[in-house]
Amino acid sequence: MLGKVNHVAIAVPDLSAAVESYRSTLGALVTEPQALPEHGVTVVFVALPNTKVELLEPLGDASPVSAFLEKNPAGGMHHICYEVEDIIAARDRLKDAGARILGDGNPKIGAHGKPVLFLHPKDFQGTLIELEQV
Ligand SMILES: C[C@H](C(=O)O)C(=O)SCCNC(=O)CCNC(=O)[C@H](O)C(C)(C)COP(=O)(O)OP(=O)(O)OC[C@H]1O[C@@H](n2cnc3c(N)ncnc32)[C@H](O)[C@@H]1OP(=O)(O)O
Ligand SMILES: [Co+2]
Repeated sequence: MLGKVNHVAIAVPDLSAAVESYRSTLGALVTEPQALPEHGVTVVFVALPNTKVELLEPLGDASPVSAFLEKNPAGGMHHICYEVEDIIAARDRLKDAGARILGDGNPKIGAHGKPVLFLHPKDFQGTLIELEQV
């Protein structure tokens, strides 16, 4: 069911500082900030030869990242995104297996303009999983 790692996400308290660190200190190519109000985050992507790293900071009052940053004030690894070919088939299989699909259970459009879903970290080794249909 799982395809490639699409991205690994790091929640950060200050996106500009994180971008500067990745650009200047790590010498990476970083995209321009993209506000995603429907997800409650502003994101950039660090382009790597084999995958991407998503840096995200909270946007708005009800951001899903706010509680995480309260517990991890310096930032930290937030989720891993795996590619799937058919997100509805993947969701239904996971639901049947008893995994919790976050939100209303329906895919939203993610940062790449494609459908995404999130799975509860307590169901998967303490790691928040995002699925993206490619
Ligand atoms: C769009 C873009 C894209 O790529 O396209 C994105 O990625 S958007 C990325 C942002 N969007 C999302 O994250 C959406 C999905 N996330 C969520 O629905 C929520 O953040 C959530 C349900 C994972 C956690 O919600 P919450 O923080 O209110 O809940 P709690 O604080 O009660 O957390 C419940 C338990 O899960 C743990 N927990 C919370 N967040 C994480 C995480 N990221 N990784 C691992 N564990 C986590 C908490 O420590 C706690 O454990 P304990 O009880 O042991 O202390
Ligand atoms: Co993501």
